[in-house]
Amino acid sequence: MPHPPVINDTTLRDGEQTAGVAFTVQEKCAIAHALAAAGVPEMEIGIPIMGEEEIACINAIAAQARPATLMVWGRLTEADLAAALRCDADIVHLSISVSDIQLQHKLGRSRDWVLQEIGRIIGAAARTGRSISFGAEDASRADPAFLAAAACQARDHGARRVRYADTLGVLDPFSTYAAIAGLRTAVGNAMEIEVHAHNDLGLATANTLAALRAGATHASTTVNGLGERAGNAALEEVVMATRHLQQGETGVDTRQLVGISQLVEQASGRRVAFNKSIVGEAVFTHESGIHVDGLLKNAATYEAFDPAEVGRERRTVLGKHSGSQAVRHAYRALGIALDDDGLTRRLLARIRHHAVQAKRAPTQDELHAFLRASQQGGAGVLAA
Ligand SMILES: CC(=O)SCCNC(=O)CCNC(=O)[C@H](O)C(C)(C)COP(=O)(O)OP(=O)(O)OC[C@H]1O[C@@H](n2cnc3c(N)ncnc32)[C@H](O)[C@@H]1OP(=O)(O)O
Ligand SMILES: O=C(O)CCC(=O)C(=O)O
Repeated sequence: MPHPPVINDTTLRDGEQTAGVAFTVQEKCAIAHALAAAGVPEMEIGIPIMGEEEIACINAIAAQARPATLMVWGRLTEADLAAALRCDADIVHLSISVSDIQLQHKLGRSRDWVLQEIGRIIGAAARTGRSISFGAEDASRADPAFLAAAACQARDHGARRVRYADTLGVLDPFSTYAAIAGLRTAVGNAMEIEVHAHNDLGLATANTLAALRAGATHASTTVNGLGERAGNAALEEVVMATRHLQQGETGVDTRQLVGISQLVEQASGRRVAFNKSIVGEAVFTHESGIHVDGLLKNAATYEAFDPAEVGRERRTVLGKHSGSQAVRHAYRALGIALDDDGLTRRLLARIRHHAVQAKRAPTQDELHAFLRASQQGGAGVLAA
């Protein structure tokens, strides 16, 4: 990767567009503050044309979120631009559909009209002296030649950035790479390209990484992958995958990702799945005998990265898939050394039976009870 990617976190804009989610001003300020404190360099914080309350909220967030660079979202209209200019935002982002299907059926407009509007409104926006970003909505379903023409028109009228939106999440990493490489060739090296990937097919993070490899400079993310429908590329995934797969650093303090995830989980009312990568409750918990045996010998045998990188610890639990090493390990933690293979096997059988009946790991008291029941005259047990 030629340069580290710049994260533009849009939890407070696209994240809040998750159906049923609505943050209070206080929640938005707290999220923005936490993101900025963790080193997230950019945030998209609202939609000024929504009205006075939204503008006041954006300005309240702005007071909390610096030194992050702050962006507001608008349609490519004079009214949206005027509303955006009332906000304490560093970047005004103005967006228009570029796919024929949206132009025809949503806007009832032609490609020529889009190019004209880009010239007129991006030009006016740039003359205000603000930094301007051009949003190409539904870029992934657009004719690449028209997308390139629109992006170049925006660049030529003063936009510093084009956001390539895979609005419906219909790309895979191969098509993303090709699309962004083509756009990079079309707009040249000076223009920033932001990838905005949706997760309808579960590929948002993969597509974001592909875009960064192909020449995108910025990546839209949301905490916990919130966002329209199946959501956006998750902040925590893009940050950690950039480090581990692309040898890049985003500048985000990875030990703060879990706290931020919990903050957004609470404010959004959207539970994080137990197996959600990076931040899910169970993603550093191991049960399978072969894995636990390997982990006890060297954690790198079964961990993609050290959980301490995100301020977490590995856990091993006993269950249906445990092996004898895990049983010995669990009893060692209770101060009991098992040196009899037969006893260890009998305990394993009890633990497996328990796991199927109770559908959970045994408690410490239960482990003691299993031991008493499995002992034959105390043989096989030593004080650890
Ligand atoms: C892919 C994305 O995530 S884009 C961002 C989407 N986010 C949101 O919609 C959340 C915030 N939205 C809102 O608060 C409202 O929809 C508003 C304030 C933007 C607009 O509200 P309303 O004026 O009541 O319009 P409404 O939402 O019913 O319809 C959208 C209008 O915007 C037009 N429009 C949609 N996108 C664009 C665009 N990029 N440029 C210009 N006009 C657009 C539509 O054609 C429609 O206009 P019409 O009523 O003349 O047909
Ligand atoms: O800014 C843009 O154009 C992208 C809007 C968006 O959220 C999307 O297309 O998914």
